[in-house]
Amino acid sequence: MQTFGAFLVSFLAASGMAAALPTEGQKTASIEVAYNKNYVAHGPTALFKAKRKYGAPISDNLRAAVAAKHSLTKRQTGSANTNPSDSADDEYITSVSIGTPAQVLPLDFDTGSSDLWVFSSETPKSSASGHVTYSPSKSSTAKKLSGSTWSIEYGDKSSSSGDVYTDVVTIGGFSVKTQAVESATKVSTQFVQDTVISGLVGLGFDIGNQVSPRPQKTWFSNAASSLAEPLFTADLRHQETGSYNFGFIDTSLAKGTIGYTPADGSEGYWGFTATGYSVGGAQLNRNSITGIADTGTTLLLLPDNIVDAYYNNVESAEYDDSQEGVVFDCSEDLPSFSFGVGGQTITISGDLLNLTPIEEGSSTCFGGLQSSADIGINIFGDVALKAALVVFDLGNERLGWAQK
Ligand SMILES: Cc1noc(C)c1CN(C)Cc1cc2n(n1)CCN(c1cc(N)ncn1)C2
Repeated sequence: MQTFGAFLVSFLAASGMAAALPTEGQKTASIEVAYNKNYVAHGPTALFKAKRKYGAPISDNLRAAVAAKHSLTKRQTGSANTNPSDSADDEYITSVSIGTPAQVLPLDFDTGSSDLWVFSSETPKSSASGHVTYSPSKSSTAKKLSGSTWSIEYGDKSSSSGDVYTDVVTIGGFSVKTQAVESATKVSTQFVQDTVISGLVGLGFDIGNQVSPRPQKTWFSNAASSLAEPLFTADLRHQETGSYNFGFIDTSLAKGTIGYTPADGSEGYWGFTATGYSVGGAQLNRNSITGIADTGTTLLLLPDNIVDAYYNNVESAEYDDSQEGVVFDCSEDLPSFSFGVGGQTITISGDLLNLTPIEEGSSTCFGGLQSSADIGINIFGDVALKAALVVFDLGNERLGWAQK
């Protein structure tokens, strides 16, 4: 007859878990246990299991709460088209429904920030002119989150601020019933002038949310536990319709294999490390680049040494102070730029690296690759993301990249 300790050790050994075997006469043993970090807790389910285990009565309400969760779980997905805002692919516009009846707004999905904010009936009329706005007073499901405010400033010094409502927000057919919708009472000039978007959907990590006194969860964070898989993909395209898919990966959108690498969400961004780079199809070097995957930034922003290594291959390239970036003759055939990630190589073709003429009709063009020196962080923005299908995998805290 085995002692419990011996049984435990043999059970753990059989189940592949480490166990410290007690030596002869020793009366103790210790084991390492790991928690399943992909498990998404559900309170009513835990209560249901405990009551069932000990034979306690289970109310109809509790049964209904558990059924609602588990009957709908693991089947839900969402899919939304996204379109470039202008001929320079400056940003991407996705339609989002807010409130009851639905108010549809064109929003900019931004994996580099974590606030869902909109132009609204509370935005000064002079600022809101030309923008589609959200009116909480016209939504039967809107509730003021009293005492909450928000304020945000982006890398380009644009900013907005205001107060907060909760309402139903539907993206690509998937609804989050009680989403924090941050209503703008103030917006900076960059947003006032950019009438093609009415706000942002932050798809960064919750830690980056700017609501005070209690930070709010992003739409994706609220959706994750009900999605078939806690992930979304970005398929941004040059001058054509792309998509954001939630809860599933449509591998047909990519040519290559998806390579995964750990994502660091500690700063609120989707941080990762590329393992090397090359210009013009040469073999990748082994100079790693740590940066963020940022759908809200137009450009690919990398260290000066890499920017120089690239533009040394572009005859007419020069730094233009007035443009605050590298420009070149639009007639130049630009080399490609490649980076390694998750065991894959992502190659950005030369034409994706020529953003557009610096102004209408000019024969001087602005580079899609620019310096990150004055930012302090490397940013794989839309210019890089357009070359790939990118998987933002919250459940496994990883990023997937596949050549498109
Ligand atoms: C952008 C942009 N580029 O050409 C145009 C036009 C625009 C729109 N622009 C004038 C208005 C604007 C400014 C910002 N956005 N939109 C999007 C959020 N911003 C970010 C996000 C982020 N992750 N990182 C840095 N800033 C700043």
